[in-house]
Amino acid sequence: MSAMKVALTIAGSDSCGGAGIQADLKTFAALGVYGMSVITAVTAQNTTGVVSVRELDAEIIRDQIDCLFKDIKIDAVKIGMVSSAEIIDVIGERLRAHRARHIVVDPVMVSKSGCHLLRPESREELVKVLFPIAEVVTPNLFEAGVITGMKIENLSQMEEAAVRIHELGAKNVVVKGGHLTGEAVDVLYDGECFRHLRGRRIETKNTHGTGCTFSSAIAAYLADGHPVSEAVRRAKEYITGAIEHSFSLGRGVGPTDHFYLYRREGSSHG
Ligand SMILES: Nc1ncnc2c1ncn2[C@@H]1O[C@H](COP(=O)(O)OP(=O)(O)OP(=O)(O)O)[C@@H](O)[C@H]1O
Ligand SMILES: Cc1ncc(CO)c(N)n1
Repeated sequence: MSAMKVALTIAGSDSCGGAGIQADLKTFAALGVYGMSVITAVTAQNTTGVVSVRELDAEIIRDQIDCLFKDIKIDAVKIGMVSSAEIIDVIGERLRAHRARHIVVDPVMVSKSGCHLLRPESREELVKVLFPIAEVVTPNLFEAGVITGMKIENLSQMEEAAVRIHELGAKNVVVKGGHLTGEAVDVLYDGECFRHLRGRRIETKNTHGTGCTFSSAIAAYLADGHPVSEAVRRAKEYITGAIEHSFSLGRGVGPTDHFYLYRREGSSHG
C-alpha cells in the first residue's frame, strides 16, 4: 500500500463548521488525505455572520508550523484566513525555511456576510509575501478586483486579472466566477495558457465555505500527486457536487456537503 498523503491547512477557525479550518479538514478527509491544521485566528461565527474575531499571536502560529514540519512530511499546504501582516510574515518565513511544497493560497479578505477576515491594511503584505511561494492562488472576483485594481464583470476581464496576478509571483492563478451569473466558470492561467473550468450553476443560498472547500480540494489533489491542471479540474468537480448537495442549517447561509460522495440513498439529509 502507498503511504498516506498529508495536507496542512493554515487558516482561521469557523465555529459553525462550514468554512475555515473545519471545512478544510472535512475536505481533506473526504478526499482521502490526512489533514492537519495551524490555526491563525478564532472566529465566533454562525450561518448569519461573524460575531467576533481573535487573532492568535505570531509565536504560537510559528510553533504550530515548526513542530509539524520538524516531525512530519507534508505533501501540500492550503493557506486561508491570515488576518494580519504579522501573521502573514511568520507564515511566509517559516514555510520558506521548511521548503514547503505545493502551497495553495486562498486570499480570503471578507466573509460572505461582509466581516473583514484580513485587515485591509495587510492586503499588500499578503500579495508580496505569500503569492511568490504559491503554486496556486484562488481569488474570487472581489479579491481579484482588489489585487489588480480592476473592475471584473466578465470572462475576458477575469483572464486579464489572472495575467496580472500571475505577474505578482503566483505560478498558477484561478480566478473564481462563483459570484457572476450564468454558468459557474473559473479561469485557470499558468503563465502560458488559459483554461476555462465550467460548472453548472446551482440555485441555492447555501454556499457557506465554497471558496475554502475548493482551495483545500486543490491542495488535497496536489498532495495526491496530480499536476495543477488536473488537481484544479477535479476540485471544481468536487465543489460543484458539494454545492449541489448543500443544505439548510441555521437561519442563514448553510454549508456544502463535503461527504456527498459517500452518502447512500436514504442516508442523506434530503
Ligand atoms: N451557485 C454556484 N453554483 C455552482 N458553482 C458555484 C456556485 N457558487 C460558487 N461556485 C463555485 O464554487 C467555487 C468557489 O467560488 P466562490 O466564488 O464561491 O468562492 P469564494 O467567494 O471565495 O467563497 P467564500 O465566500 O467561501 O470565501 C468556484 O469554483 C465557483 O465557481
Ligand atoms: C474562518 C473563516 N475563513 C474563511 C471564511 C470564508 O469566507 C470564513 N467565513 N471564515
